[in-house]
Amino acid sequence: MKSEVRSFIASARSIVVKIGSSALTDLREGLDTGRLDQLADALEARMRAGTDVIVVSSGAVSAGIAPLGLKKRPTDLATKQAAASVGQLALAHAWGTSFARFGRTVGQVLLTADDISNRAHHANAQRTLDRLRSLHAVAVVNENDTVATNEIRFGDNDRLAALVAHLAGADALVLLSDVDGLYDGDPRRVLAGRPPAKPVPEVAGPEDLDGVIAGAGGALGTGGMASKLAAARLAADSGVPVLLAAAADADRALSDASVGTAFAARAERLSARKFWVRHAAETSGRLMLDDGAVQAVSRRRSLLSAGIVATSGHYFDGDVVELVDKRGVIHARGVSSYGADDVATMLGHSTSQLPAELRRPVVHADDLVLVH
Ligand SMILES: Nc1ncnc2c1ncn2[C@@H]1O[C@H](COP(=O)(O)OP(=O)(O)O)[C@@H](O)[C@H]1O
Ligand SMILES: N[C@@H](CCC(=O)OP(=O)(O)O)C(=O)O
Repeated sequence: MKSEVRSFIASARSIVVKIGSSALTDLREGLDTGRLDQLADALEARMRAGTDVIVVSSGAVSAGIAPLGLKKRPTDLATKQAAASVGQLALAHAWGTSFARFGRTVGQVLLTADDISNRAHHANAQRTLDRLRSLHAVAVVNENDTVATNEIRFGDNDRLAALVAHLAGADALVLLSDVDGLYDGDPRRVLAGRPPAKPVPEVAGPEDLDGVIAGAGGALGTGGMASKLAAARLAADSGVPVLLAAAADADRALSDASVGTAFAARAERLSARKFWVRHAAETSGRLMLDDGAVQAVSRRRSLLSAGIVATSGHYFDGDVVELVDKRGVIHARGVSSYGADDVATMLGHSTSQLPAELRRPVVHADDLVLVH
């Protein structure tokens, strides 16, 4: 019998599907358009069944390797960016050509980490994805590799896909790779004296990951299984179930979700705003709380100025700050209702001692998420 999580993913109204470089490209041949067509077939079938689909497609860097006459995936930033600029063009063109077989239009959406962490950019990206969907076009998302430097990268497209799933309010995330699911060790590396790696069909919680060794990826992938696991947990811990499967099994993964590893959602879904506060926003300041305020915040109460003993950093109203105890341990993140200059004048004051314009909670309970 199919598990609840697989049934949920199979019938989800909106999904994000991430496809890894290793599934789309070959070191010598470049882009594998046959595989890409097979994926577009499965994606189109799911869309025709009534599901909204956003594609996160890796492969720009690896699709640029062969045309530039390089022998292996570059490691230095400049060559990676040059390869991505060549490869992204080929990648977008290939997706466009493939979906054109069904009369389906493709929109390319290239994002930087700042587009997710900055509230205004975040809203712009959200609006574009939304409108593409309402126009029945399929968004093909990738990191904007030519401008992303090491310091400001998402890190890998598995994480980008988990963030996009939340940004777009998707019900489920599907990660398609060259491996047919999670194993308790890298199935490609058979170690002497150790039994072959065993598949892990379902992950209900962290206990199912005990003893699992998530290793590096292949010659074309970036983050390997470790980044897939981190992204799956990021999504599942904030309410979005995940299916990790082989791109070669895309038709089954996208029709009945009967293949690969399914990760159950472990919590109520965080609102898009709380998800942003918790995972996406950059913090620009810190508020140090007394013990009573730490307790109140832990019980998800609004933070009042009376419980704040110090403020640091330069932040404005609407920016995200960390809430720390006197030892500097972070307990929560939240949106500050005031800028740093105002908060500095409010420290330790009870609401009744403050002028009327400073009497709102410094962080409202609705804008506060606990950090475990
Ligand atoms: N525990 C594991 N289970 C499954 N695959 C693993 C594991 N540890 C490492 N891997 C490797 O991770 C690879 C997938 O990662 P990667 O090459 O980055 O893919 P992609 O390009 O799809 O992002 C697989 O080919 C596999 O060899
Ligand atoms: N943005 C990069 C992909 C980075 C990445 O995470 O790749 P992968 O591990 O194959 O999903 C590219 O298009 O080459």
